[in-house]
Amino acid sequence: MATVIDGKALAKKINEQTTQRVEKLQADYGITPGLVVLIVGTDQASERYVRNKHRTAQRLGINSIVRQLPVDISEAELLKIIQQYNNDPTIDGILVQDPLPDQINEKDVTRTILPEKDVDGFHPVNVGKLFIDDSTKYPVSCTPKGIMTMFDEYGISLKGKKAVMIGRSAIVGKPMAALMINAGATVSILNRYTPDIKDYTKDADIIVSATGQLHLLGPDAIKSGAVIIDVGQNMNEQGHLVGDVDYDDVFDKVGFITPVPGGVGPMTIATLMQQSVDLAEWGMQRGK
Ligand SMILES: NC(=O)C1=CN([C@@H]2O[C@H](COP(=O)(O)OP(=O)(O)OC[C@H]3O[C@@H](n4cnc5c(N)ncnc54)[C@H](OP(=O)(O)O)[C@@H]3O)[C@@H](O)[C@H]2O)C=CC1
Ligand SMILES: Nc1nc(=O)c2c([nH]1)NC[C@@H]1CN(c3ccc(C(=O)N[C@@H](CCC(=O)O)C(=O)O)cc3)C=[N+]21
Ligand SMILES: [Mg+2]
Repeated sequence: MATVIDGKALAKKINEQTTQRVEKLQADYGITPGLVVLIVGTDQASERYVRNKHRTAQRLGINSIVRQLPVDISEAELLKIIQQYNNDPTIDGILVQDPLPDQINEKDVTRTILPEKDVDGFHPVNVGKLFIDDSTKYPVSCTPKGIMTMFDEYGISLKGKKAVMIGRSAIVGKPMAALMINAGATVSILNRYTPDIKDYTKDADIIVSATGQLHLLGPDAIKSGAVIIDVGQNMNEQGHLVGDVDYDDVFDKVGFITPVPGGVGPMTIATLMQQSVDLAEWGMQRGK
């Protein structure tokens, strides 16, 4: 029997812990964690995600600021706004929502956000720490970090496991692969040029898929009892939100699986909230 990894329920539990940490910061030190989300343009999916983040932050007692910027804003102008929040002591976390319009180089944005306020964990300093498995505290991309929390909660160990990461983006694929490497898995990282992904997936104990490709994986592509983590957010032929994996078709064959919606998505948001509070606590410990 397959076990459904209930991201929504786990996110609720994490959010309750985060609420208590926010209350304690307020009671003990009079500090409210501050998160600013910058959204450039009016992409519908982005607006929906940002609205979800904002609502959750407010519910948890985090001071959430959303700034929607014009789609034709110059890179220089955007970097100036980021600098203002870098210098604002009431702001602990800065997130610039992906995707960005063509005139803006994402890597310039990533480098401009102070590593100490990099709630997405995208800054080269933080990515470097992740790759060396540094022992100090630093932010990590929220989606992969949330997936590690799921593994932990469901008693899924990575040590000695064959893991396959489908996708190599800076937000999901690469940091997820690094976390699994650090946890002792043997990891293959696939991309669009991988001739036949089935060569890898059919022997995998753990598959994390983050491609945005509908019907990428069916029962023929997976091993019996495998753990399937579906990061994809796709619209199917009926206009419903689904993942990369054909959930119903693989269900009887898998050991564990995350649903879409209700799996990785809610955990991304819960982890973002958790990490906003982490940044506020770490800042205080540094004597900000
Ligand atoms: N649930 C959540 O919290 C989140 C969900 N998402 C969702 O996850 C998906 C991926 O997001 P993101 O990483 O930002 O996307 P990107 O488009 O940046 O990356 C997609 C990756 O998938 C690879 N890929 C595409 N097609 C195939 C294929 N047929 N076989 C193997 N690899 C393939 C691409 O390869 P190549 O590099 O060669 O082009 C690329 O590395 C999207 O659906 C997005 O909406 C994203 C972030 C958070
Ligand atoms: N700088 C940056 N950081 C991000 O973390 C970031 C980003 N840019 N750009 C876009 C992606 C995507 N992402 C999601 C977050 C939550 C859900 C989520 O909550 N999904 C719900 C469904 C939500 C719905 O109703 O559509 C679910 O799967 O259950 C999905 C996707 C964060 N991203
Ligand atoms: Mg993130």
